[in-house]
Amino acid sequence: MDASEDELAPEVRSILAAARDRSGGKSRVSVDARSFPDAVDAAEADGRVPVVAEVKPTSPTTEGTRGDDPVELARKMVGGGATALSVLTEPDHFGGSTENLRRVREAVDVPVLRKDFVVSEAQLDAVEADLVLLIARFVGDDLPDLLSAARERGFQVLVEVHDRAELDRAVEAGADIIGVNNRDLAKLEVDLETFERVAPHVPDDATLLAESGVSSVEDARRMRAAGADALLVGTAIMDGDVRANTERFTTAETSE
Ligand SMILES: O=C(O)c1ccccc1NCC(=O)[C@H](O)[C@H](O)COP(=O)(O)O
Repeated sequence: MDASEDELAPEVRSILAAARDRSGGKSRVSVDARSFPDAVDAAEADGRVPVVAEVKPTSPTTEGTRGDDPVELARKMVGGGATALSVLTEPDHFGGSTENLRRVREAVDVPVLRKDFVVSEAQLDAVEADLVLLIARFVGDDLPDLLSAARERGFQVLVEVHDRAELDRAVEAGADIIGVNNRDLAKLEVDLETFERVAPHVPDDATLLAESGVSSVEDARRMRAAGADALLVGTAIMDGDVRANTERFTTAETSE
């Protein structure tokens, strides 16, 4: 572990250690991806707030596990107007699986993000998805190579950052779909000001997501006012009536 990893919350160090131990896929995948930027544009044209709704059975900051069939949850999210879905595939801390993602992607026609902590090229081959996540802090100097390796397989890549320095690395590596995560990796606290600080520096032609901590219609409007093209929402959608919760966010700019 390098010195900067000492600053990570114990849960995050545990996630990272498990990620480094995880094997990859057996053979190289080749994906025919559904376009995420096109889906965002279509939602905007339709008057919906573009929302990436997350199938998130549990997490280090959530109590208990939601054991519903992920395909049922996914259908409810799409029914509520979700532009895309995010499916956790991390098994040890988030209750996810590659099988959940495979089944969800087969059942819906919106783009599906693989939400995991990929740290090696072989791990890209674990399952097909329309987008994969690369977390700038976790992949470090490997970001340009992993970005290329993912694109060679047909994936679109969401590069996640937490601050300006990580954003600069993402842009330099050629990222065109960028997420600013409001949850800091040291204390796991969420602060929507994180997005507000970083968003003005994101190039205009990138598709920009606000991730984590969007828990109300007011939060959604705030992130959109700060420049978010799309919102990634997990906990606030998973907690209760999934379809109604999704609809609350997708209609955030047209409801009272
Ligand atoms: O969600 C967690 O508890 C968590 C803890 C440690 C590292 C990452 C974590 N979450 C990953 C995510 O990015 C979120 O699942 C996603 O942005 C949705 O966040 P939210 O809407 O706040 O559930």
